[in-house]
Amino acid sequence: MFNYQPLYDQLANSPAAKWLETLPQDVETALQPNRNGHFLAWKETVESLPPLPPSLIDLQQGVIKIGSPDDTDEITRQRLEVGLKKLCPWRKGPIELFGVYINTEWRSDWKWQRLENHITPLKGRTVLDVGCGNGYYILRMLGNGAELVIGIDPSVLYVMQYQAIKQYFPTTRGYAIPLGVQHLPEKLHAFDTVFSMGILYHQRSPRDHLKTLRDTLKPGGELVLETIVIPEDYTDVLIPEKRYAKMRNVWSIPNCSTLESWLSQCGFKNIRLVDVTITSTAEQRRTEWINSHSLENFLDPNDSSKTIEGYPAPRRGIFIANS
Ligand SMILES: Nc1ncnc2c1ncn2[C@@H]1O[C@H](C[S@+](CC[C@H]([NH3+])C(=O)[O-])CC(=O)[O-])[C@@H](O)[C@H]1O
Repeated sequence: MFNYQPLYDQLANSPAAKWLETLPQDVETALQPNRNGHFLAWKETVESLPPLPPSLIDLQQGVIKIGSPDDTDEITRQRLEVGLKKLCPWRKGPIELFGVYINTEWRSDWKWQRLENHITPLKGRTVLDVGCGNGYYILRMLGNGAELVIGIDPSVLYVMQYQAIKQYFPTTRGYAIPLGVQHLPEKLHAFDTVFSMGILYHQRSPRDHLKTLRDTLKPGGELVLETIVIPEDYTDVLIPEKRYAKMRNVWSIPNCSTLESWLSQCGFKNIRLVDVTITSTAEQRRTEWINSHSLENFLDPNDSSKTIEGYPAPRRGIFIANS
């Protein structure tokens, strides 16, 4: 199911060749079935999805569409839907496969809309997406013309979801790899654009994360950083006592000025804050494609401007900067 050989071949002749010293072994370790009790069930699910040739592939609109409803019959479509539902939760989308609309927890297209006019167009660029999830943005990046997109995410389920989509869309230009940011070799200096979206607040040392991103970019390359921020007048950096919006492992949430200083201290130049948007319960919500609570349950039921712990409710900033 996972065939990373074409990627390894491409990397061998690229500035990222050094990554090959560790990458294949790290991937093999991450994909050992006994590392996750669900691994074999997920793998079997992906492999038993009905084989269908898509008559259309649209990676440029908000809803990613692969295959049309006319490419299959009703029974096969139901089989596809049942199989895809076994891979819940589907968090990032929306994605439509042969008429099966995966109504994901997030309207990820809204975030893309907020950033796409601010980034350097991806045509011909080599891109890294740190924390790629199920690869919704990998596909949007390919739709934007990227030459090669490598997504990394330690969640094997999310990487499997990408494989489920990719088996209807064989491409040698987009990969999701089951590894975390900590698996990147030092000072790779190999990517034209690096995205880090929804990751920074999970990092124990946010500045080390920013330095890693800088050192992964080619000199002059572009960082697209999206993360939760707090209002300027709240404090410089919120260190949640226990949880933030019920999330564990949220170490720190800066305000925008603090984050801008961190970027500058870490060697980024030309730093621009291009958007700040409060996350609404229309953008992140429970659907039949996730099996858990969503934003509505993480906010104070009497005051949606606060999290259930009493902190400012999530708002997200997007910074663009150059290495
Ligand atoms: N060490 C790590 N290294 C890389 N990824 C990690 C790590 N730990 C967790 N993740 C992954 O980071 C992702 C965070 S979600 C953002 C997804 C997308 N970027 C988005 O912008 O919607 C948060 C959000 O919903 O904003 C998850 O897929 C984790 O598995």
